[in-house]
Amino acid sequence: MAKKPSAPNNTKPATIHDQKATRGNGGELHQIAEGDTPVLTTAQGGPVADDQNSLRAGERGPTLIEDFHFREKIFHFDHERIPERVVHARGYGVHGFFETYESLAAYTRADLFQRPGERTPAFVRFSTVAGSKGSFDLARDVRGFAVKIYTKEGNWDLVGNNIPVFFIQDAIKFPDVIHSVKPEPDREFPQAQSAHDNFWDFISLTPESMHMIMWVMSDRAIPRSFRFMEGFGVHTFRFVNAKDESTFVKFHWKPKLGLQSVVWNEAVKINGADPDFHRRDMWQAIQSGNFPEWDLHVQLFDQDFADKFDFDILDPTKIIPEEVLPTKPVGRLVLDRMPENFFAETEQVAFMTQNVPPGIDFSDDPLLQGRNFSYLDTQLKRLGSPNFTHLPINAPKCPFQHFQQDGHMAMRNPVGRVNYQPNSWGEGPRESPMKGFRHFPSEEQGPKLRIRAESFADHYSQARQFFISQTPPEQRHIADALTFELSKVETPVIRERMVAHLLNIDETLGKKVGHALGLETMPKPADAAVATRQDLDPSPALSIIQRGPKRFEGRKLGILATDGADGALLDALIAAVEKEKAAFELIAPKVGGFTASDGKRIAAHQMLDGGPSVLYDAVVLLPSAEAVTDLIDVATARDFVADAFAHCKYIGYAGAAVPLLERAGIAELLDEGTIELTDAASAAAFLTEIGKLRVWGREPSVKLK
Ligand code: HEM
Repeated sequence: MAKKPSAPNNTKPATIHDQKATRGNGGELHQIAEGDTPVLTTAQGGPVADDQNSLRAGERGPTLIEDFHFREKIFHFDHERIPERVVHARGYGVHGFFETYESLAAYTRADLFQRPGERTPAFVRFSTVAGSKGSFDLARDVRGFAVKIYTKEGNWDLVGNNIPVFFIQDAIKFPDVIHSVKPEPDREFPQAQSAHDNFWDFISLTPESMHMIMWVMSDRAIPRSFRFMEGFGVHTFRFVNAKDESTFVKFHWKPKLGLQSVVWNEAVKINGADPDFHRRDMWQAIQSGNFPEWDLHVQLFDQDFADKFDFDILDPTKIIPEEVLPTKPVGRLVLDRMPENFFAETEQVAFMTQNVPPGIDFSDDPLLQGRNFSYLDTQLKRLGSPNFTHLPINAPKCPFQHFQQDGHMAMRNPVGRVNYQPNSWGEGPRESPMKGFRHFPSEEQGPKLRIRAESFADHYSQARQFFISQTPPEQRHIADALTFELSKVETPVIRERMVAHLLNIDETLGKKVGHALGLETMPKPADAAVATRQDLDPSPALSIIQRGPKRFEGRKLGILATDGADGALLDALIAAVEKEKAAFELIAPKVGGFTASDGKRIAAHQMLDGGPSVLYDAVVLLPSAEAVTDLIDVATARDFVADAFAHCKYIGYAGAAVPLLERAGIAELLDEGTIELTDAASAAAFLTEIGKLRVWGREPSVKLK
């Protein structure tokens, strides 16, 4: 029998620990607007009385279609999603500014490069390429480094990557390379991974990708932080000055905190422990006021240099080594503010290579030319209306006037009678041959052809140059990465084909990977359009390890502590970390914290299970002699130590931690990277020492693959 309806929802006061609320008829909680608390409304502004219950016929009856609040709320929720980016779907944006160091008027009339010390607002989005929006941060992948600078003459988007070359030479191959790396279409896996047949099948049939492959298999593809990576505009662009003279330019972002990557075994574990590792790192840096900075460097050259350079400056699979053409710092990028809303800013930001202010122009690089079509095209699909420039994150910050109008979601519309030009009303904006963008009048001629220039045909020489520029640990990592990736390829002939390419790059590398894959016979080197040059000098600038930081600044120390931990030593360590402008986290058996030897109760940042050592750049073991007897039986405590050691990290330890070192199997292996801490002086010395970040000499004995 139907229950008798009770009159409007009767509520009674309820207290849930610290929260005062009211309880409704069915036991549900209501928080009621009182005092200055704003009243909840519908999107139309109508005040809402009850947001916990839909309108129904009778207490237990069906929901009524008359319930406009319910319908509006569900309707809006149903339409919350927009398509994710077709590439670079997972990303993280940050606001900041660009500051010019010196006037570049001799090279470019771009307004932002005219006045030293002038700051221009900027927004940067870092990303991975292959994974979907919800994938993990430490995928082995290229990182996007897209910069939007809101100049006084319109937005300049430098849509770059953390790798200065690309897989392909012509944009017509972009859908193919991306299809090949994305999950295979019949099975929809693997997610955010290049380790599968389709990718290596395509690559092994695309020799122009070999230079990029060396970079993608290097530590560049597993950066420790967005803050510790370089960015590159990749293509050759042009600067054009007020006299309409052109200078070729390549753009490089160099992080002030130096370069740093993780090792593969660590990356795999970070993805499990904290899939948001990179975005959390950026969030924490900005929130704690440690604003990351990059210098913008340029390589400037003219046509004579381009004609004499060994490779085609229009080929995006080539670099100009810094040792051949030094870079010059021209400004800095500082990131200092998180978006207020991820969707509004990071998700809706629309970068386009075609967004260049007067004074910056394109070269004929066929990849860049294709990109200039693709970005505008994709934004319409992704953002749903040609009015995406009306979104605050995409709108210029300089005055702008045009006659574009209407369309879905038009927020800004022409005022007055005139919406065309020329007009005789004397209203509205007019063109300016002097101030307006003038395309550099390069002379182009030749028959219409579908052809790749012969000057693009050397696919191996710079791949070799990259490889021989790496330190031994970095070369090992490249060989291990190739072996790992190709071991996931199920079709043996694809593995062999790749080894045939590697033999052209470096015979030792090819053989090492071939043996590690268990090839019974080594293939012949691949047929090369142009033989690999053996005479290119190594470029030390290409090595991360040689360009690492000298200090621990900006890095994070993990301190494993228990009840009875040496309070004085802990205080000294924390003081040393802060002096170094580094960060730390305390990891303890219980997140509630521990009581140090001096009786101080200290909250932990992480419980042991949630704070594995892969999340830190170096670790300290600070158990008490009593607590360590329990700790040695805990698998996560042993992993904490064993992983830190295997990943070549510095380990500081109090004497009481020795049983833990023993149980983790490293007591016999202690080296210059395992340092006993006794007092404030040793804590300070430890912080200096760990500026070296890793003990690479340990790696061959650890034999971590
Ligand atoms: C040097 C080569 C390239 C670099 C450095 C590069 C870089 C990037 C970056 C950083 C993003 C993410 C932008 C963001 O954070 O919103 C992106 C997105 C994208 N790229 Fe590229 N890309 C390259 C080549 C290409 C090519 C050849 C095409 C197509 C012909 C292309 C099409 C796209 C598309 C469609 C998006 C999604 C844009 C969006 O939905 O907002 N890219 N690219």
